[in-house]
Amino acid sequence: MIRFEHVTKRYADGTTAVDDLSFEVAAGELVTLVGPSGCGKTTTMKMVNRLIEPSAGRILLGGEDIAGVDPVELRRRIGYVIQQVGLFPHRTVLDNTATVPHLLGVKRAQARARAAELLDLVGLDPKVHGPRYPEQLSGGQRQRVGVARALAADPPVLLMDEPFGAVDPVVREHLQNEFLKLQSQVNKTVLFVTHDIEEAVRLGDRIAVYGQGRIEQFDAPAAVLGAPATPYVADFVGADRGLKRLSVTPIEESDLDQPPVVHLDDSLATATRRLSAEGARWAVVLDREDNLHGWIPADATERAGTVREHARRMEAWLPVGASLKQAFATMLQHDAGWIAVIDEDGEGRFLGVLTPARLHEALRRSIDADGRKVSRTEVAVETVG
Ligand SMILES: Nc1ncnc2c1ncn2[C@@H]1O[C@H](COP(=O)(O)OP(=O)(O)OP(=O)(O)O)[C@@H](O)[C@H]1O
Repeated sequence: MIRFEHVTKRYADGTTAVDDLSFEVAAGELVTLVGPSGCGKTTTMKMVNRLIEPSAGRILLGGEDIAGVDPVELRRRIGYVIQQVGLFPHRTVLDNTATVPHLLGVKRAQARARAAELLDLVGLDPKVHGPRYPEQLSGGQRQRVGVARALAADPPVLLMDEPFGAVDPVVREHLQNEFLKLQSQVNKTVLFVTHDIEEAVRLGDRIAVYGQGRIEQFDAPAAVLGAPATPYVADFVGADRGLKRLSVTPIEESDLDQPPVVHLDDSLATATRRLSAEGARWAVVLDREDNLHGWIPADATERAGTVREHARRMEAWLPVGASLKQAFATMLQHDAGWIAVIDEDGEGRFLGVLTPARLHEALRRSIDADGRKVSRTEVAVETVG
């Protein structure tokens, strides 16, 4: 979909920002460009929408050399999201989002209807946030509007330059997760610039690790973490690769323990029987639809009444598919020995609990799987060579 062929960019003052770069991004693939400040990531990105022209080499988009495409026409095919979102301050959020389709000739009412859909898609309520002005939003919400606006013309390609760089780490992780969910629905071809290796690892189908103007390794996240191609890459991804792996390993259903379960309308006598049958000190409490309600400690079940009267609300839970890192952070934050895990679709159906021991097993599983994957790649390369 996007193909760089021996692309070099030399600025007028002699700086070589990008040096003989060749790589390809497949349709629907999300590639993160990661590297230290000044290594040429932004230059690479801006050559794709012709904000910067290469000094040598060529760039193809869907097989077509972009040097022959009118830049304005080219940019209609490419959504662009940057850190300083650049929303129009005197237009509402809804009108900001509708701007591009409207400029492209879509009727105003239709453009606004589409904008409302897009706001919803990025997790903003069009009724609540649509009529506001950009200054009435949080930084994270403004970034979402930036993403919605870039998607408004439904371009096949998205360029994202540190889009979540200006928000705090918690909001950032939230935006990353939402963006991944969104991408699984819209399937754009994405080039995503970041200087944060964790972000690159979490989001990328593949990662391009930049050295000075060149790509040192272009590979799947597990391979970059598990088998850095050069000492430079090893240094850049850092010594705490095991920790980073936590952020790329999702919680799976098979990682979960099944504690005793009681329902809100059960009597405490029923709860006591169930707890003592399993020798457990607490049980998970579900409602009629088997959705997570909370938990009940064993000592509470010695009283009279129903579970409903003594159940405690759950403070810490996560959807299946969240990263082990989130699970670990949640355990620490709530000083919890376990956390409940629910359905990914957000309905709240209870699936099981994750304990520190099971978290450790999941991490081991991920490391072992990577070991196998990496050695398979090495074998394949040897056969080809
Ligand atoms: N217009 C310009 N004229 C001269 N040199 C430039 C120009 N724009 C960028 N550079 C230089 O080119 C190199 C690559 O810059 P680029 O902005 O692509 O890096 P980057 O990896 O995106 O960095 P950062 O993470 O800091 O944004 C840097 O050395 C930069 O100083």
